[in-house]
Amino acid sequence: MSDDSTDIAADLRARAAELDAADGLAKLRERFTLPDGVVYLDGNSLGALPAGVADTTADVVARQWGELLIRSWDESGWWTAPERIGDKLAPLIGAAPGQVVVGDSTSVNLFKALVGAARLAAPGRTKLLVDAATFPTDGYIAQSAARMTGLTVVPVDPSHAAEAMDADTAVVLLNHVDYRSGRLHDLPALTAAARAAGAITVWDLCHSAGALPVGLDAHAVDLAVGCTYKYLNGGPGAPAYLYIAARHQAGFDSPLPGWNGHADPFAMTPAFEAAQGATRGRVGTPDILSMLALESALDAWDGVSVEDVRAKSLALTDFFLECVAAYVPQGRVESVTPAEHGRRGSQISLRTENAREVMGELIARGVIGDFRAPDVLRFGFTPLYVGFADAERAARTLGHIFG
Ligand SMILES: Cc1ncc(COP(=O)(O)O)c(C=O)c1O
Ligand SMILES: Nc1ccccc1C(=O)C[C@H](N)C(=O)O
Repeated sequence: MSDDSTDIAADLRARAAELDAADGLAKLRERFTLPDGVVYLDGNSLGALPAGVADTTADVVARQWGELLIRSWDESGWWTAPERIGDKLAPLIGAAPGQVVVGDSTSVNLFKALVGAARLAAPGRTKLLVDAATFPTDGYIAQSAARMTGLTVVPVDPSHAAEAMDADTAVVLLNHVDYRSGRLHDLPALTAAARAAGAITVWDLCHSAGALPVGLDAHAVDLAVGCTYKYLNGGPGAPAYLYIAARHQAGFDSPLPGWNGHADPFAMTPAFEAAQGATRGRVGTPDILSMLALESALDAWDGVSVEDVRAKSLALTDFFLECVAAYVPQGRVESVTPAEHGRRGSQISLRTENAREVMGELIARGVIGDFRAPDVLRFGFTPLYVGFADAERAARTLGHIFG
């Protein structure tokens, strides 16, 4: 290294140390179990392990299942877990109690939400608008839901979605944050535009819940889904959730009316009668082991405000971009994540040549992010357990790879 670059590195490391020392959320890292020596920037794919989950899971298996057996459905609160945990995560997405039910995968909840939305929409409307850059599962499920309900999928760039909404639009499916670019879409404005056009909105919150304020109730979103294994740290394959705004619950007609969504499941009647509230979004028997692991994982949020998390997330991503500019030779990477705070989620995506190999090299050097085809290095910043020194080390390591 030249003297100049040594000075730059010393300066950035000192700045990182100052920022970490002043960070009111830094202590939260103790709520997680992370391996030493690793910079983990992939919490937007699989969140880290919260400290209490291993013990809770052991208790659920050994005592609740092993000893209490079938009694646990009542005595250990298994039966009501989907609603209880829905209410526990609801504040993180700006939802009042009674509107969020946990269970199934995001894909399955998308299916329920989209067909449910089509059935709520005013008759005669023909279009299902879908984010053209969406994570693939949303597009696949939307195609199938459209075929089943007689709608036609119209792909739209979310920045122009409002202009595409008209009197033929039945349903609008958008991502709050784009998984590849990290672009944050304007949920308040797009929801308002859909409402003005008389359409029903379905938001995919996978990349925003737990990273930034969502405000589902405040912005009068109709339906939303999301996963819990990214910023909510629920664990691999943790159950997803479905939000059904209170005003739509009576009219929500699930395309998967399983016995768990019945008004009186144990009456075992031949005819389906939907339960009241978000419970009608349930399908079959909940995955209790994963679900109770998620419940324990959400304790990591005790006393934490999403607004503070957002402020730190923006500071982290700003600092990472500054470090990348300082360490990586000009022209080798290009950020595809908007610089503007109002349009940025909690990740930085850098386009580069040979991105797959570059990410492999970063991981080999202890900096874990991920690669998204065709040419994106993705770095997720999870403010509960990532600090400024992590951002500096990640950028410096990237610089060494190109250096
Ligand atoms: C935006 C988005 N939607 C949906 C999913 C996945 O859905 P599922 O939980 O069904 O795998 C992901 C990531 O896996 C995602 O990023
Ligand atoms: N569920 C997974 C299982 C295995 C590997 C990745 C995922 C992801 O969640 C990917 C994520 N949705 C993404 O934005 O790329």
